Amino acid sequence: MKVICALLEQHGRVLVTQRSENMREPLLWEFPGGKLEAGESEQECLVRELREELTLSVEPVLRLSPVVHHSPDRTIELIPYICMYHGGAIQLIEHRAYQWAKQDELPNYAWCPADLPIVQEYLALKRG
Ligand SMILES: Nc1nc2c([nH]c(=O)n2[C@@H]2O[C@H](COP(=O)(O)OP(=O)(O)OP(=O)(O)O)[C@@H](O)[C@H]2O)c(=O)[nH]1
Repeated sequence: MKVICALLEQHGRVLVTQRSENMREPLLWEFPGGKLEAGESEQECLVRELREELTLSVEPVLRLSPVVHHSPDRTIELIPYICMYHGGAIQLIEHRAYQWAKQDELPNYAWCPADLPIVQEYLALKRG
């Protein structure tokens, strides 16, 4: 299963979202996004998911390294894109909370395990 997620940048910060109590991996933090559906591109998936989940308009600009993560019941391939903000105000349709995080704060979140390598790659890229 492929899951596409957005590292949405604005004013030097990155959007992070907290999963709800009733979701899988409750209360952990993630980058917003979701499952790739048949017939859509990775970029189309991201644009759709951010509109559906947060009512935001975004543009994917840079694909980072995919992460393959195994858990007992499934394997996901998590594919991150750095995205630019294009409009809209955040409404939490599915998530419990969101924050615009500074880069230095990113290591402090309780992340979904699959996201940890993405946080590391992003920080390395930005500090590079
Ligand atoms: N959107 C997103 N999903 C992630 C991230 N990291 C990670 O492990 N995931 C997992 O990838 C899946 C994303 O699919 P989704 O968000 O559309 O699915 P969902 O909550 O309905 O979950 P489910 O149908 O698998 O129970 C979730 O099960 C979630 O646990 C991430 O950074 N962003």
